Amino acid sequence: MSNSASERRSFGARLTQAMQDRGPLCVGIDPHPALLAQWGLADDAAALRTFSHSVLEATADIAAAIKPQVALFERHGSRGLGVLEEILAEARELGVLTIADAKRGDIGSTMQAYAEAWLADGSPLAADSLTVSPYLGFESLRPALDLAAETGRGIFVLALTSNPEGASVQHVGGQDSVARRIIEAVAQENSRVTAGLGSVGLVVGATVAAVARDLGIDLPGSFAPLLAPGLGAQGATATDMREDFGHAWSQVLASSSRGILKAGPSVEGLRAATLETISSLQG
Ligand SMILES: O=c1ccn([C@@H]2O[C@H](COP(=O)(O)O)[C@@H](O)[C@H]2O)c(=O)[nH]1
Repeated sequence: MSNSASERRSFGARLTQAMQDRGPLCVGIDPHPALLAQWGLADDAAALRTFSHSVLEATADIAAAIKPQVALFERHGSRGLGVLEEILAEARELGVLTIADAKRGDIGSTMQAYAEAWLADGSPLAADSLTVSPYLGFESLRPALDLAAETGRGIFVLALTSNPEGASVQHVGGQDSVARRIIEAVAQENSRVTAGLGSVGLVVGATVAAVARDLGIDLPGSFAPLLAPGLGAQGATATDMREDFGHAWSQVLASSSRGILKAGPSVEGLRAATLETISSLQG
């Protein structure tokens, strides 16, 4: 059901509720060519529609959020983006939160345009939240942070990404690392939050959460929802994640794409894989 910015609760409040009601799982919609083939589908925009509708049908009432990987829609050009618009609208109707994984970041004037594309009411690509890259400087994200706050939407800022190459930038500085500065900047954005989760989150890969401790980073101090991709196909398990995130566990929204999507094309198979993953995270 759609509602206007003035009626909408903050993204942090809506995510807190969804995680309480449904458990801490975000299901990624990543229509990789290999998965499309495994599902018996062509590598075209019509197949993206079938793929994404099946994922929504299987998960929209049980996952806390869904996360379309924008690149895998973009590779089909305007038709792929058209399917993404449909999927975001359908998710909104079905009442599941959306995270557009676009990792946008640019100088402020261009960031304003990205913000309007993904975070403005009435935009065809409007999602509940957007992933952004702070590596042009945290303040370059200001247009997105401001528009998200105005429209009751959320932002997930890349801090410690799940890929091994991320360390060459994010870990630089040791105890005063680049990642630590990003996490402190996000904590500042959430400084008015006293309970539940803030609307400005962090991306902390499920495969690298233990590194935060080594870098002396205080994740619980940020009040940030922690979007943690890497569960499943990248090797992280629910048990690893609980241990590695430690006191920050209640803030973690684990994300799995291929680990669940490989259970398709049947909606029943996808649903069973999703329920099993949620239960492993709650166990
Ligand atoms: O640090 C990051 C940030 C984003 N991702 C994205 O999450 C999914 C992971 O897919 P799996 O199939 O579950 O491995 C994918 O869209 C990535 O681009 C990430 O993996 N790590």
